[in-house]
Amino acid sequence: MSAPLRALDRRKDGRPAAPVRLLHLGLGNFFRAHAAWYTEHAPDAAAWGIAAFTGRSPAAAVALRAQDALYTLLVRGPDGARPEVVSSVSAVHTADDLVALRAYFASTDLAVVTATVTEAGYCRSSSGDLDTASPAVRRDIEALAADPVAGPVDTVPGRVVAGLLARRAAGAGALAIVSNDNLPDNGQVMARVVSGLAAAVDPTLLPWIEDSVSFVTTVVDRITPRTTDEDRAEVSRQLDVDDPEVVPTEQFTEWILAGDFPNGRPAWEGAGARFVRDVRPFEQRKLWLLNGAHSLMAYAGSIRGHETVAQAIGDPVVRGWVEEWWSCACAHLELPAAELDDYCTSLRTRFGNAAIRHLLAQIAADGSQKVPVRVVPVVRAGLEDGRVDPGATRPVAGWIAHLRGHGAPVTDVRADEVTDLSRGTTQEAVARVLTWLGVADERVARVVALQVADLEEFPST
Ligand SMILES: NC(=O)c1ccc[n+]([C@@H]2O[C@H](COP(=O)([O-])OP(=O)(O)OC[C@H]3O[C@@H](n4cnc5c(N)ncnc54)[C@H](O)[C@@H]3O)[C@@H](O)[C@H]2O)c1
Ligand SMILES: O=P(O)(O)OC[C@@H](O)[C@@H](O)[C@H](O)[C@H](O)CO
Repeated sequence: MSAPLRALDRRKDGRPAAPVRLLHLGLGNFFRAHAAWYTEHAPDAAAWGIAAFTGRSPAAAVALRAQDALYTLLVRGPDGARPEVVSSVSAVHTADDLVALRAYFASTDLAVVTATVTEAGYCRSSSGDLDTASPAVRRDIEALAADPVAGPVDTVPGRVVAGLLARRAAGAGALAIVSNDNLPDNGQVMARVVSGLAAAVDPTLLPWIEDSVSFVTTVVDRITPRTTDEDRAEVSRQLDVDDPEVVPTEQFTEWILAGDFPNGRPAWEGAGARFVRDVRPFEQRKLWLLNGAHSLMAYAGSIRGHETVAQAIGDPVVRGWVEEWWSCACAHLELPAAELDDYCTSLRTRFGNAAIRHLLAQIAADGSQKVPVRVVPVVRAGLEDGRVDPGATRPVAGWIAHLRGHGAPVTDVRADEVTDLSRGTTQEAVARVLTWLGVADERVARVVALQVADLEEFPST
């Protein structure tokens, strides 16, 4: 039988856990494959410990605490799987540990707050502002207005505002907040919802936020699926330790950041992160080419009976749809054609990596938050040029067919609203969804209706 992970030398070089200067919200797989990995590999890692909080379920914090916050990253490339024990997380907490959250925020040591809480975690309405109609948001506003020091909060914007209130009260100074979620202008998304909640709780916090908080925008990339038993077995075989918290990931990784860090940051560039003035060209490239193609495969590929990305891209029909999508999207990207070609070449290899078992059903989740930012801008850009490109509209058709019960099951933070839109005849469903997406256009509707009908003819599995 394998030994528990904590029995393996506590820290690689025997050093104690680093002092906490970073706080992370959303202790999921992606954080552990990405921001925690960059921190582990920063040349000044010994000075930068992370305190990480779960987003909702306490499970990850409970399991990681039992192994001293250590976990194995299993890098799965075409040449095999390479395990690495990561030790940059110094402390783990469940989401409800608000005493600890406020104490970290109140400390002058804290320099950076990062977040990977999914697109839905930002609690936005369709306008992009804080969704003040959401009962959870309302509860947080009322709780913090009644008791800014100890009021119980549940949402991400609520937790950040609770932390900032504690920081202002302690006079702990400026810090940076870094969103690492797959959203365009993710720094501004975070700034809008945090400011929206702060304004509703205590408007005097707004000028303090303006002076003291830097919202950093990022592009993040590393395909990181859910953990399987095979990942755990591989680590046990190679390291002879039992780590239920293994995180599988690919070799490729990218982190591009724009913004200030008023209280310092780890030297992440030493691990390969890039600091730029404007992330936009990289952001569109990544969200449209990678995530857009992912969503297309998640909907249209699962309708064709595929379970994983590698299976879907191996199907010549799906592969053809992905190629069409790329050629439509590339036509509207600002980067040089050779750079885009290289990017698509690398995506063909990354998607085809069968060692990564990336479930289409995982990618399909929360389409209401994803389709508007990964797909619709390409459809709109085509329309602005007077064109309707079937290659660009197919992911929308796939999403509509998915909402109508085909392919991967619907799991969506707005499931009731969007499945309601998709009821009735194909034409009715298409018209309603396109209006909801802000691309109501008769020519688009005709093309999408044909594509939905085509997809729905595929026998369900
Ligand atoms: N997995 C990837 O390949 C990948 C790559 C790039 C970016 N990302 C970004 O990271 C996010 C998380 O991905 P993951 O693979 O870590 O997923 P995960 O399911 O492993 O973890 C998600 C984390 O977010 C928390 N969370 C979920 N919904 C929340 C909510 N409504 N409020 C607060 N917290 C919430 C969960 O509790 C969990 O801690 C993605 O949604 C995406 O924006 C992921
Ligand atoms: O993580 P999500 O749910 O935003 O999207 C699913 C995938 O498209 C995404 O995780 C990609 O694998 C990732 O963005 C690659 O860097």
